[in-house]
Amino acid sequence: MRPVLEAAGLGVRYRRAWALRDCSLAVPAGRVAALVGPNGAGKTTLMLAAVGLLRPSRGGVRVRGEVAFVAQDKPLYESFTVAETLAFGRRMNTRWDDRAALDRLGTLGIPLDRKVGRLSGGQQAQVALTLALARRPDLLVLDEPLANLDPLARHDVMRTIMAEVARRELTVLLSSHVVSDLEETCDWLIVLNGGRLQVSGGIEELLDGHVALTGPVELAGGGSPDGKPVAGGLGGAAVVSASRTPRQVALLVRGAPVLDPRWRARRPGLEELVMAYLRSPESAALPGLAGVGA
Ligand SMILES: Nc1ncnc2c1ncn2[C@@H]1O[C@H](COP(=O)(O)OP(=O)(O)OP(=O)(O)O)[C@@H](O)[C@H]1O
Repeated sequence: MRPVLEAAGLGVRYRRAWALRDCSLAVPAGRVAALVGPNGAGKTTLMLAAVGLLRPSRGGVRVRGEVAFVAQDKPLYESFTVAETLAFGRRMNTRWDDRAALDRLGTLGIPLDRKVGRLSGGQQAQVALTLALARRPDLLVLDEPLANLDPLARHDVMRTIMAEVARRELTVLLSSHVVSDLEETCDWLIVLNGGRLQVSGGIEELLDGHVALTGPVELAGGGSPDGKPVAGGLGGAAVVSASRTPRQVALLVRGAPVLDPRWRARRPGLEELVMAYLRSPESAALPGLAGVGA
């Protein structure tokens, strides 16, 4: 499927420091992509470059179609009522879908005559999201849409996104620190770490392509110079991360290892996969982009 978002060799530098380096990725149409990484990883920088608010220092990024962006601080006019906020959006946008916006706010029980500043954090997040969706974008970019929301509000925001994705073809890129919030909704994963792209791919394919192993410590061998064990019987599969106790070793490996029967193998969870890559900044899994990463 044609990518809606595509970056090639993208690099962004603020004064002397690189916030993003050599980032090449493609998100296919209709995907809901989770952008994860620790503080300062470059997530906001990638989003700002994608929506055209930051000029790349190197390479490029392109979006096919219309893009709507909700920034981290949900910029809404607090002294406007919800109705006035909608009217403003209607005047500013030619593709505006007023009916869908009113339906959504009605379903959520958000009063149109209430000043935005008097709404709860969750309701304000929903208004910001509703305004972005009313513009009928092809790509919706959300910078930490779930930050500061309670679990119920987080669930409601994700449900709103899913309902829109089910209604029409929409590609979503959303950043979050809480991987467990993304598991049900997202089907594409992008991991950034220290300004570098570590992972970009379909979540199911990524989980199918990795194995979590535990086994007796003697299977791990002596250890390589970078601290990872040189694991026995793995048939060339790459060790993404490793941890050991005096008796046991636990590995996350990429590829299909030929196993020594003493290993216990299982499919990893999403959070486990993300954590393994974040712990090993030198590892990369970028399927479909030949020549990039490991
Ligand atoms: N306007 C700026 N001027 C200088 N440096 C900046 C600027 N904005 C961001 N940076 C730096 O660029 C790097 C990436 O920042 P960015 O905000 O993209 O990370 P992030 O992954 O979104 O982080 P967080 O999860 O904390 O929001 C950080 O080291 C940050 O300090």
